[in-house]
Amino acid sequence: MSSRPAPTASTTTADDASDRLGLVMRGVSLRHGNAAETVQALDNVDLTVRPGELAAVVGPSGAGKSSLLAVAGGLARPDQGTVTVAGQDMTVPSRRTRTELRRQHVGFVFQSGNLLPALTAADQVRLPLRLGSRSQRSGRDPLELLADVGMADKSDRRPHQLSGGERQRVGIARALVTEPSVLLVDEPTAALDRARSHEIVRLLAHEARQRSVAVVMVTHDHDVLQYCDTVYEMVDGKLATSS
Ligand SMILES: Nc1ncnc2c1ncn2[C@@H]1O[C@H](COP(=O)(O)OP(=O)(O)OP(=O)(O)O)[C@@H](O)[C@H]1O
Repeated sequence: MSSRPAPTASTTTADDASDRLGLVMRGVSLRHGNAAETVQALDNVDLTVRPGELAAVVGPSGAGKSSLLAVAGGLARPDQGTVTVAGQDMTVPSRRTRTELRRQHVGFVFQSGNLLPALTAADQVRLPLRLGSRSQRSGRDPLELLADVGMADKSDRRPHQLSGGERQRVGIARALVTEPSVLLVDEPTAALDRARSHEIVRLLAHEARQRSVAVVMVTHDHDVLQYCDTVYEMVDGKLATSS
């Protein structure tokens, strides 16, 4: 773990300029369901993840971890609280505005890479630039990024020609190509063996620091927490720093 003083879920109060470039959540609550049955998925969550920091979120099934990522990325609007990414308000009512903010500032990495079967690794990484607005088309060079994640010699392969760890590397490169401020990572090692899991989380920590990206990683894999700057535990929608 780094020696940098880590923020805590409960004690971080003042936001400095550097915080605002990452992810800041304050007093965030989210309920799912209807009048008959509601679930408090997030309960007054405070979280600051600074540029260059890899924060892990662990916790039992149903604790609210996916809900946290959904709200952080503007996929869901909280009932209460504020969420900013790179200083931008991710809770605005307009879904279209949130989508645009997400495309500009947020990258997602999923369990098994979530690659499109027909595309080569290089085309997977190019895709977000092609889909994005004009301002995003000048993101990182996809082939350079693939080289950074150790996939230079496999850029013309399709997902079925790659191992699980290699698919995950392509997924990470794809998420970084638009130069996001925040990377939201959901169980990146779920489909990997121990050695590959360590490689992938080390890569995430490296990319976070190298590119000054604030990374939030949900994981059940306690074995990889050693690479994280901060570890939070989520229980019943509440977030606390892990001891
Ligand atoms: N769309 C929904 N409608 C109703 N309840 C929901 C909905 N989505 C999630 N929930 C509930 O909200 C709570 C938090 O769910 P969430 O998916 O965020 O948990 P999690 O920690 O990611 O779980 P897991 O580790 O199993 O993926 C759970 O009780 C879940 O059943």
